Parts: sequence; structure tokens; C-alpha cells
Amino acid sequence: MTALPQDFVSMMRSLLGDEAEAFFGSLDTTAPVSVRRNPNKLGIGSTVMDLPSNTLVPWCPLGTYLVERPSFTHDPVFHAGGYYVQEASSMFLWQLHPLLGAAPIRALDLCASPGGKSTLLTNILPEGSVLVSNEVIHHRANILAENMTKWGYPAGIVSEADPDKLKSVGELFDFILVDAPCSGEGMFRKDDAARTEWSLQNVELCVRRQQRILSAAWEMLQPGGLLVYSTCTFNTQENEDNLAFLLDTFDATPVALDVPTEWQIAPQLKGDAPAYRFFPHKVKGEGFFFCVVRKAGEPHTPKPLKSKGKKPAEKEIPHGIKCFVHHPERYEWRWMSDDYVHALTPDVHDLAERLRSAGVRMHTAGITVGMQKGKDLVPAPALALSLEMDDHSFSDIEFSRDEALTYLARQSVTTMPDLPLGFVLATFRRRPLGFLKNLGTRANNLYPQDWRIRHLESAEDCTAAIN
Ligand SMILES: C[S@@+](CC[C@H](N)C(=O)[O-])C[C@H]1O[C@@H](n2cnc3c(N)ncnc32)[C@H](O)[C@@H]1O
Repeated sequence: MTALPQDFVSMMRSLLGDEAEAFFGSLDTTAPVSVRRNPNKLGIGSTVMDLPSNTLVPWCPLGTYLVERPSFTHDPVFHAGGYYVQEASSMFLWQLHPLLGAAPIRALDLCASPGGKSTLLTNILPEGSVLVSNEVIHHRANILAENMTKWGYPAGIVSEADPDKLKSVGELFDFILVDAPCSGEGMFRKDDAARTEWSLQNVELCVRRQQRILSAAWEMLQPGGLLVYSTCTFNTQENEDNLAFLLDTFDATPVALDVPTEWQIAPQLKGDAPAYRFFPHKVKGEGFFFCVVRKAGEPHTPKPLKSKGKKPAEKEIPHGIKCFVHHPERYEWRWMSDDYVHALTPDVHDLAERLRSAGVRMHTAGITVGMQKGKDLVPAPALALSLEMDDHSFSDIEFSRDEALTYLARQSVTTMPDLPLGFVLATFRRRPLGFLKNLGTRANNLYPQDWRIRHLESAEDCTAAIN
């Protein structure tokens, strides 16, 4: 590993005093491996969850440490959205649970890709809540959309916008997470490049960017709403100083969390406002900073969207497609620009309309259900992964692990003489992976090209590990 930058070493010595050497030592150790279960798709005890695990992550009941790092790519349950590979400190977000209440809310994850925290949020948001997961960088927004789709949350939107553009939607959200792009000192253990790219000038640049993002977030937060600010860096400029920026600039009050001392999470290094710090010499996880503030005031109902003249006539929704989801009556049914029919709860629909009016690009919204191709109603790949798919609409085929991997690599799969012709759901351990079209003499693999496993040949190395 490249040596730690000298300015970083001096800075951390003055921040940590006696603990500094233990901290530097921890940056030369191997990072722990942890995964977080999708409770809607995975009970305890399957595939990767069968691997030797030493402990649960203390602050998140869905998180488990693994003793070694298997090839997750070659576990079909990973592709089915059964779990997310996430370093443990980030799972601290779970601790927001008691603050979010029971009534449905509108939540925004402003810097969301690849989706670790957004996937976790779907498991702590009150039932009926909408989550907008936003990412400004195009290729990262694609990855986010893929991960969110696989997680299966039916009331999500994935958008791609700079926070300064997104903010024109106004005070819409009851909860906003800003997991900010940062100087990444927390990555010094895993990533050599993080060490070489670090500089004090870059820290300053990050601070300016973070304050711009926080200011935009503030304009989108409802009065009375909660904002979480987090980074994976250690310096105080990007952390406590930005918390102070929030408290000094806006009408914000800090919010404390109940954190048992045995978790070894350190308090803020500067000022009185409570913040939570994860140091790798104290916790089994990466470097992480976390704080919560509340905006003053009472929430208001956002003004209805102004209608922009007469809408073009909507194309008719094919009748049979509504049977593909549970409770079709709960949704507004719309054709969207991806040529798929989407099912949107009224709240998702309202938010999607507001984003559209603000000129924000959306990658997904609600449940992507299917499209009409000639006489066929073609189910969307995303439908197979949605928690709201009504699987009675399809015959299914249960794959062995090798067959599932072949399917996920988008290679040709076995013919299915015993199954009816048409669209068939492919499953592994009863978890849907995607669709095939059974043509009798052959079957078309409908797994999305962009999601396919690209290096199937190395799968054998890890068969023993994940069976
Ligand atoms: C720390 S990462 C987010 C990780 C994510 N929350 C998760 O848990 O998987 C920060 C994200 O901010 C995005 N980003 C970079 N520049 C940005 C900007 N100017 N405004 C908003 N987001 C930005 C990055 O592309 C990156 O995806």
C-alpha cells in the first residue's frame, strides 16, 4: 500500500492524540466483509447467509459479517435482490427507525448510487412511503436503477439530476439523506488510489461541494422534516464543520440518537452538536460520519401541480397487464417514456409528475410492469423482481444453481417442453430472477443485456463457497 499522505497523518494525530497510532494501524488491516439481508426476499439461512458468519452487525439486525469474501457475482440470490453487500458502518442508518414515525412519508436520497443506503431506507420507511433515489452521474444512475429494481421496492423513483436542478421541486420531502461525495479518507484501507488522490486542496473542494449540496437539500426539505448528513471521511472540515454550517446557516436543530456505549461509536470531535463517528480501530466497519438535524416549522401540504394546458390523450392500457401485479386498483396506470406500462401509487405518480415538470430525468418510477409487442403482453424484467408481482400470472421454472447462472449470463437455456408456450418466470430457490419466452423448440432468454454476468467461467471457483 502507498504510504498515508503526510498532511493526513499530521491532521489525524492532532485529532486523535493517543489513539492515532492504533487508528493508523487499523488502516493496514483487511476490511471486514458484511452483507445486509432483504427481509422481503430472504429469510435467514440461504446461500450466502449459510456461510460461516461470526456476528451480526450490532446496529442493524439485517446485517451480518462474513468470515471471508465469496464471489457474490456467482450467487443467483444476490441477483434476485436477496441481500446487499454493504460495509457495516453504513448500516447505522437503521438507527433512524424510531425517528421516522408510522405515517407514510416522502423521502429523498440525494446522492444515492450505488444504492446501499437507499435499499436500507426502503426497509425502515413507514409503510406507504415514497423514496426518490437520485444520482447526478449518468452511469452511476444506471447502476443505482439496477440495484433498486432488484431490491423490489414498489414505491421508488430513480432520478438523475444535479441537486441544484432538483431543488426547483421545492419543499417536498419529509426526510432527506445527503450521503455526500467526499475526500474518501475512509477508503484508505481498501483503495490505494484514495491515498494517492487525497490532498488538503481536495478536502476544501469537497467542503464547498458538500455545502452546495446541503443548501439545495434544505430547499427541498419540508418544515419539521429530518435531514441526515453522512460522509466516509475523517477530517472535521467535511464533517463537524459542515454540521455547524447547517446549524449556523439554516433554522436547524441537531437531533441525538440513542447509541449504546458498547458499540464503540465515537462522539463528534468538535462542537456540542451530536454526531456519530466510526473509526476502524474501534468498530468492525469503515470510517463513517453521521449526523441528523431537524428543520424548524410545521409541515405543509405541497401546492398542487399547475396543469400545463391540455394533456395529450393517453394511450389505452392493455387490459390483461393489470393482472401482473397484486392489488391493481391501488395504482395509477401509465405508459412512460421507456415504452413500458408502469403502475404508480398516487403518491409516486404525484412525485413523478413534479419531477417531470422540473425537467428531471427518471430512470424508473413505481413498478415497471410490461409492454405490448404485437399481440403479446411482454412482462418487464423489473416486474420479476418487484415485491408486488402477482406470480399467479406466469408459469415458472425452478433452476439449479448452474442453470440460474447460465440464465443470468444471458446464455441460451434449456427448452421447457412441459411448460406452456409463452412467458415463463425463472426462479432460483423460489426467488424470481427474470423471464424467458418458451417457444417450444427453444426458449428466448429475456434477462437484460446490461445486467448479465460477464465472467461465468470463474464461477466454479466459488461453487463450494456458496452452495
Ligand atoms: C458516498 S457516494 C453515495 C453512496 C450511496 N449513498 C450508497 O450508500 O450506496 C456519493 C455519491 O454522490 C455523487 N456525487 C458526485 N458529485 C455530486 C454532486 N456534485 N452532487 C450530488 N451528488 C454527487 C457520486 O457520484 C456518488 O454516487
